[in-house]
Amino acid sequence: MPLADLGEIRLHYQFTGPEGGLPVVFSNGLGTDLHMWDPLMPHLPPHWRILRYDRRGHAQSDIAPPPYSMGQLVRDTEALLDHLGLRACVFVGLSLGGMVAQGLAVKRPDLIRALVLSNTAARIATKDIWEERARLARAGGLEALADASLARWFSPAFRASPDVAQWRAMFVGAPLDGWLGGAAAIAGTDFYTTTASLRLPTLGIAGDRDGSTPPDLVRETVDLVPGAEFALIRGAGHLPHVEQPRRYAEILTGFIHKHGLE
Ligand SMILES: O=C(O)CC1=CCC(=O)O1
Repeated sequence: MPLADLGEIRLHYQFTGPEGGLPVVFSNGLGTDLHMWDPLMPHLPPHWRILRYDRRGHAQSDIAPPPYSMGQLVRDTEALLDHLGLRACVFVGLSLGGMVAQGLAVKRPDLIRALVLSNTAARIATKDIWEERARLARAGGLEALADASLARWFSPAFRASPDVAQWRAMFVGAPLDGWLGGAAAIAGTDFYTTTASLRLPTLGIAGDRDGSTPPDLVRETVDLVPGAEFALIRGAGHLPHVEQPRRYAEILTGFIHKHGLE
């Protein structure tokens, strides 16, 4: 179990693919761990050097007490990439991971060569909404948020399938402190101004059944970056790489090839 000791925090990470391959970093959303990306992995080129990691408060990373700030989550990721000696990565961030991606790309352009903003935005929901969700979670645990969260995460068809059970288990099994910490970071973040200063190849991905970051919201953020591209996955919710991994991989590899990144 590789753990990076970054001084302030230890983060769990996992590499797949050969050293020297195109570095591609995947950063996941709230209430998930790095296994969130499992369904996508078989569809990605085997020669990419893929890094996945658990944010503070999740899975085998240190469970730091909440609240977290977005600055802290960006610093954690920055420290992890520095620790592992990664530079000029393609950074794929989904939801909260996409917010970290925006913050890191502004702060450390040397670390990120191209950005994939998946099911994310410069600002997600409102402070009041996150405070109400946090109140429910403190009172009833993550179980109290599970039904509503899964309704935002997945299309009705996927929710009716037996596959949804493992995602519910991941969500309710996440440490409450990690969820509260991440939610506080999202609630305090508005990246509209800083993201508009980005100048790098950028792709936005959205799902037309996404109840957390609907396509128009994703597009509004992605359009802040001149020349950015946008792809809509139909029939998928907030985690389109789970519902349609092949399509998601096609979009991602198409973007990487189009920009001559490998
Ligand atoms: O709406 C949700 O619960 C999903 C979500 C929003 C930000 C994030 O990372 O996940």
